[in-house]
Amino acid sequence: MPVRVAVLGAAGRMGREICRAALESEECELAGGTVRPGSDDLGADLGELCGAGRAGVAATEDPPQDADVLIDFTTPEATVGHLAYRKPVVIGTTGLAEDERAEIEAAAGNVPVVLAPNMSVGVNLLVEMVRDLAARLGAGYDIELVEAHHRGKRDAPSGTALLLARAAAEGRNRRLEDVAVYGRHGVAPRGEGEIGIHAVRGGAVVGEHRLTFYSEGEEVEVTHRARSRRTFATGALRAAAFAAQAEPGLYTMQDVLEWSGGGGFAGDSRPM
Ligand SMILES: NC(=O)C1=CN([C@@H]2O[C@H](COP(=O)(O)OP(=O)(O)OC[C@H]3O[C@@H](n4cnc5c(N)ncnc54)[C@H](OP(=O)(O)O)[C@@H]3O)[C@@H](O)[C@H]2O)C=CC1
Ligand SMILES: O=C(O)C1=N[C@H](C(=O)O)C[C@H](O)C1
Repeated sequence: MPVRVAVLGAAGRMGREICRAALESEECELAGGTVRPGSDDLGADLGELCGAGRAGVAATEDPPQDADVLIDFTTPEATVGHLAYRKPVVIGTTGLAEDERAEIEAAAGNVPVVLAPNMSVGVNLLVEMVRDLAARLGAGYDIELVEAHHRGKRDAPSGTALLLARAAAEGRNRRLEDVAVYGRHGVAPRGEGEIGIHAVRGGAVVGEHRLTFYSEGEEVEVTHRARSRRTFATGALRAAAFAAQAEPGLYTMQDVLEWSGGGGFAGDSRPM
């Protein structure tokens, strides 16, 4: 039986991509999708909204009762409000404040919650690599991370930048909060052990992250470029299939990817 998903924020950039992916999926079925209360898109056909042709499923204010899993790519405020639905949920929303994350963690006591700032296979493999590289290269290498996104992105730095930078800090047994420096301006010499994090915004960039380890003699660089939002949408559907069978708890994409096939992933083009 396909997992019945409802997409919260169905009219957004990611919402539309996830609706399209769900309509093409064999493992998931598009049960519904929500738009902001009062939105002009209320009642619109979700298939037409995402450019896939008529689907016979309307955009609503609340998800349908019979949805198995909610997929939420909205805003931090909306995401926290959606916890009241008390349904298994996949959360891709970034820019969460500490108290908002705490509310999500509390909700995960009652339902399965997959929370991941980046649902692509590649980034989630890079997290492990970055932690390992930071540990093995050691403190003699300066770490700088540059991310770039489209002009419409609301939060900076990106959730993925923070995820990768945290992994680098963990590799050195440091807390990101103690070593992160966000941009530099004026007199700003590099402090020992700093992790520099820089955000670029422009045009239609889907998402790029470049983390470099600099020593005096060499540079080691890892880069991820998302070429299409489909890579995140496919990951979100895979996470929904995971959440549909999981016990209550807070999960990451690492949990999802292990469950759905482990390390040798067939890639994000694998049909769902
Ligand atoms: N984890 C991952 O892999 C990825 C995460 N993201 C994150 O996902 C989030 C969304 O990104 P993106 O799609 O580009 O942003 P958009 O602004 O395009 O989409 C967000 C949508 O949420 C809608 N919305 C806001 N409040 C509500 C509500 N209460 N109920 C229903 N819908 C609501 C907005 O409606 P309106 O426009 O009317 O306000 C908008 O359509 C961001 O936090 C982004 O960083 C993005 C890509 C990948
Ligand atoms: O807003 C986006 O577009 C993206 N947001 C996520 C983030 O903040 O890391 C993931 C991806 O980079 C695209």
